[in-house]
Amino acid sequence: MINIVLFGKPGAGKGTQAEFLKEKYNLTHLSTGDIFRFNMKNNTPLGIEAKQYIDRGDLVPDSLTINMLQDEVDKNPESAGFLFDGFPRTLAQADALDQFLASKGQSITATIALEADDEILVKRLLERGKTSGRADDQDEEKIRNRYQEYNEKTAPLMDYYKQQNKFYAVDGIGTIAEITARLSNVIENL
Ligand SMILES: Nc1ncnc2c1ncn2[C@@H]1O[C@H](COP(=O)(O)OP(=O)(O)O)[C@@H](O)[C@H]1O
Repeated sequence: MINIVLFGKPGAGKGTQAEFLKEKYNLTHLSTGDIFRFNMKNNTPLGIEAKQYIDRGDLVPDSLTINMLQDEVDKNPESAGFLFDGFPRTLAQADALDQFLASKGQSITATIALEADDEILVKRLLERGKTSGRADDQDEEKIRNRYQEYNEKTAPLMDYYKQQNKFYAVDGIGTIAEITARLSNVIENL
């Protein structure tokens, strides 16, 4: 069983790469962003609660996010492994994930970061905002706020996983296929 965390700033291409990797390695893809958006679209209590944070470009509170993620893992007991995309995003989430997996006799195998420059990513998100319909992609101020959230709360996770010898990084600039190949190279050498 392998459990991979796909790590990277907003717009780094985690969702795009996850689509390829989940097929290639038979992993269950769990994207917290996608799950929140599904709940917002369907006006569930979770979606309504999360929307106020997401629309501002703030992180959703840990308790809500952690419970949601654990429910999704529990819904897939037969899974051969998970690809976590957009989770964990805070140290509290990383700790909760480690404890939760340990309670099932499992652990994170590796965290792989997609690296890219902020200015390239902001441009990508504004482009995506033209077609995605995502309110958080259409306003440069909200996008900048997401980067601030990333720098303050998510970037420290790199050290968290480095200390566990589980951190790998690949260059996130290139064609989709090139980047999939870089990620596959890491996974196959684990
Ligand atoms: N693990 C998480 N913890 C808190 N908030 C989250 C988490 N994952 C997603 N979100 C919320 O959903 C939004 C969109 O997530 P995602 O689609 O992964 O975004 P991005 O394109 O910014 O990487 C985030 O800006 C945040 O508000």
